[in-house]
Amino acid sequence: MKKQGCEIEAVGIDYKIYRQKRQNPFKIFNKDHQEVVDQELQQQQNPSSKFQQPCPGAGIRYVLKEVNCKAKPWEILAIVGPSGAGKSSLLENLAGKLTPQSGSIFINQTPVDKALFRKISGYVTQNDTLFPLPTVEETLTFSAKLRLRLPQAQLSVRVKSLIQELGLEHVAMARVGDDRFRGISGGERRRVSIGVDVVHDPKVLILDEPTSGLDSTSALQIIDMLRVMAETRGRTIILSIHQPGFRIVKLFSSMLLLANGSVLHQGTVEQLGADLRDMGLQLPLHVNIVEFAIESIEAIQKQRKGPVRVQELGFSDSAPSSGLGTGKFTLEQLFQQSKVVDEETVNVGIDFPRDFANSRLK
Ligand SMILES: Nc1ncnc2c1ncn2[C@@H]1O[C@H](COP(=O)(O)OP(=O)(O)OP(=O)(O)O)[C@@H](O)[C@H]1O
Repeated sequence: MKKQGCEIEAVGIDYKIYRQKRQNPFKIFNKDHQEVVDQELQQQQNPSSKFQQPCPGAGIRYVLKEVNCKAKPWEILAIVGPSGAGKSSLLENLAGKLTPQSGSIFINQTPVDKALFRKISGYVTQNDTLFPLPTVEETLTFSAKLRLRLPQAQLSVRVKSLIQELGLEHVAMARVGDDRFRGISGGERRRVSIGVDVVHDPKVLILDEPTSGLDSTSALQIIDMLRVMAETRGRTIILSIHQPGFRIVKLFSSMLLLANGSVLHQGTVEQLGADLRDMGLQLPLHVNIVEFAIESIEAIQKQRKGPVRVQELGFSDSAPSSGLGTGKFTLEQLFQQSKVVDEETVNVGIDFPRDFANSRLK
């Protein structure tokens, strides 16, 4: 019988940031500078006056909007989407490093206890933060000493088995290195970073862009290693990835497609392809469906000159409203928009990217 793992479920996660008033960096050269200083002083002395004069650039921005997702044990959930979609923010919310303003996170159907969750989870950041001079074995032993209260003999058994699990036996005695001091390869260094955070054998492993900066073969090896970790130890693995290659996509159990903080799809890659086809989109043969979806979103955003308009993707500079402003923005609506963009382009002659996968301009 399979041992019980951790099912993580996020329901209705909203994460907002508060933008501050943008200051003019050259205001000291402005002849009205004194006037501005006087106004600020007046506002400080009488804070209620702030509400009468709202700052033009200030407001709320929804980084995540009504996000629902589920990650199961023994599986890898990949969070994909264009740059700025909110992938890292979602991982940080799931890991308890950020607190959502609304929504809930459940572990095995029970509201999350952050302190307990920290003990049973590992969080691997995007950038490796390893010391360059210790060897791989020394680095993992150091982490094991910090996280596990075990006698020396058991510690070294744990480190040896971890080195084997990470496929690092051949470099166990090599120095880690960094940009200035040549050590192990980038892919091996990433494995060490993962090892540092799985030394305590967490049930849940959250990784922010574990393949960034790696060549496609090293990236594939890392994801394959994570798949083995999920399948052999019943771990729940949640990772973000910017543009996964075709072979990598096949290793994911399910995928969450994010765009501008809203979920466009959660399910298998095959389901994403089927959904796109159901919408009447003709997918080119042998296309990487995830790349196709991400490139399409990026093309729409580019065409719309920066992030898709706030009303369209459910972002709001104020409190959420109904309709499109509620964050319910489906892939269908998104691709509907792509068709509108095409037609506008033909009519007005704006330079629309011809390499956009669904472009009729080809
Ligand atoms: N604390 C913050 N201050 C200002 N902006 C923020 C903050 N946190 C998130 N954002 C903005 O929210 C959006 C989502 O950020 P996030 O880092 O989660 O995106 P991402 O999908 O991980 O991007 P990338 O793939 O480029 O790492 C971005 O536009 C980012 O600038």
